[in-house]
Amino acid sequence: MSEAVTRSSLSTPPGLLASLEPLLRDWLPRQRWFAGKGRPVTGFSMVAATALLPPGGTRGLYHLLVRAHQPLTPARGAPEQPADCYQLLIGEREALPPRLAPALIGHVTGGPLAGRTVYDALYDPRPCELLLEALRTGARIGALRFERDSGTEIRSGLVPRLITSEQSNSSVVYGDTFILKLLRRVVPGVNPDLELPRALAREGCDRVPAPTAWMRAELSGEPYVLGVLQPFVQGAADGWDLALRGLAKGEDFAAAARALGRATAEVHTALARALPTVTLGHTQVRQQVEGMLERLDAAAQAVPTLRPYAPALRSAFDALAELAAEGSTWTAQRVHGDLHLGQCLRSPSGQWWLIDFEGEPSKPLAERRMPQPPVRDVAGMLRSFDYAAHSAEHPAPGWAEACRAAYCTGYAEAGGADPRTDPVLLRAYETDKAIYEVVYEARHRPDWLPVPMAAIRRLAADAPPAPPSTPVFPPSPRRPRP
Ligand SMILES: Nc1ncnc2c1ncn2[C@@H]1O[C@H](COP(=O)(O)OP(=O)(O)O)[C@@H](O)[C@H]1O
Ligand SMILES: O=P(O)(O)O[C@H]1O[C@H](CO)[C@@H](O[C@H]2O[C@H](CO)[C@@H](O)[C@H](O)[C@H]2O)[C@H](O)[C@H]1O
Repeated sequence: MSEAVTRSSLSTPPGLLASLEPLLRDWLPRQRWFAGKGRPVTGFSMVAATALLPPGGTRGLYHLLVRAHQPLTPARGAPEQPADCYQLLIGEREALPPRLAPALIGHVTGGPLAGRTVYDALYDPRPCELLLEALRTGARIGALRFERDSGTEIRSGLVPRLITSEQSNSSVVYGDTFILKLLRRVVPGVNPDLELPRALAREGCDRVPAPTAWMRAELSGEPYVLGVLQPFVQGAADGWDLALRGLAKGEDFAAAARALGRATAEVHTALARALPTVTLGHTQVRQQVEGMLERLDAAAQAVPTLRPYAPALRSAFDALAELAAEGSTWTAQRVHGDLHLGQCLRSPSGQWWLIDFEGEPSKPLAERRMPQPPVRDVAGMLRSFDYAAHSAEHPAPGWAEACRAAYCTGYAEAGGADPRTDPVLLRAYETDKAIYEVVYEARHRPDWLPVPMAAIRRLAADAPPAPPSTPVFPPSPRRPRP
């Protein structure tokens, strides 16, 4: 690999990565945010190393960007992609106090840190304070650039605490005033988690917390977004918890779903104003459908229980292609990309906020930034009501259907196109989402697999009639049909 390794002026000790490697090999795959689950890590290479505290003191602190090398699975297939790059904040001490026990990475046996204990420093208040201070002052440390929106004040001395919920990244809350999301798997390019909230803030959209500061790096001429600081919505509960609480008490959630539909439409309208939109004609829809079919085939390869349903699911995609072939067009725009109840926060005043514009973390950045029909987000939310109903302790007949209908009503009330008026489009995107969820659950939470599989059975059973004798897209030789 010809990647240049960047070292800071506070240089990190030579051999640092080699001394950490045996510990990282065990620790990294156990992290919730590790994206390469199911494949062994065969080695690491350093992309950038920055000492944030002077080495040689009683405590060390290193900001590392490391590539985790893993063999490619056939499902991921060619073309070869670079190994995933992870952002790590590694603390180093003689021993860990009990309160830092959950942060333990391990005890180093050789190399420059021999005899030291290393840990995930995001659990430790001091390193987190240091990050906030760097953002507050717009610091430049080695390859790291801390930048801020000059319009918002960042007070110093806010007390940090790491959020310990299941996340794709890691977030630290500062005194209930700000929340810093440190991206864990980082990729070069414009990151929608910063790009979209900033664009929405410029539009004056108050459904999304506006980024206050951000952390970047320029490596081998390529920009990386490493973290985003934004206002913390105090006292908020996320839509997932609210829905489950409502279900447990037998409470109606339709009014909340309707308000959420309105919030989604407002965000879509602002995004369509802020960033370019495009018309999807036959060729573009064909590309979208090809992507859906490829994802279905990859999913069926990876998750065998999906295979019997593949032909019926495919017909939902073929039906969309047929509509496009007959001349239907759709407008595409930038969207959230991974909208679900957990990405919606309701503040005590009752206002809904949307967060986490990163898109589906497993998709390439370029794909996540492509304009999409806004129904992609709508489909994600509709799936989420179904997830909540399936996760309830007691059956709640009709609950998901009522929420789904109310959400669509709210969406249309606030100026969005009622998704129910375009059932073929909605079915294709809902099917695509359910397939994504099957893969996601198989990889991250196998116990949850029955939830999207129930939707797969429903979608397959409701599938449109058998495809026409001449398929809209002839089967591609690359795509094995299970
Ligand atoms: N602005 C915010 N205010 C309050 N809580 C937030 C805010 N942003 C995120 N959170 C909390 O942090 C959690 C993780 O944030 P999210 O952006 O979804 O991270 P990830 O991409 O790692 O899933 C959310 O589920 C929510 O509980
Ligand atoms: O929030 P993330 O960006 O990490 O999104 C990923 O994880 C989600 C789960 O935490 C996953 O969402 C799926 O499970 C939710 C319930 O936990 C449910 O509400 C969603 O509808 C369902 O898709 C999401 O797909 C994944 O990208």
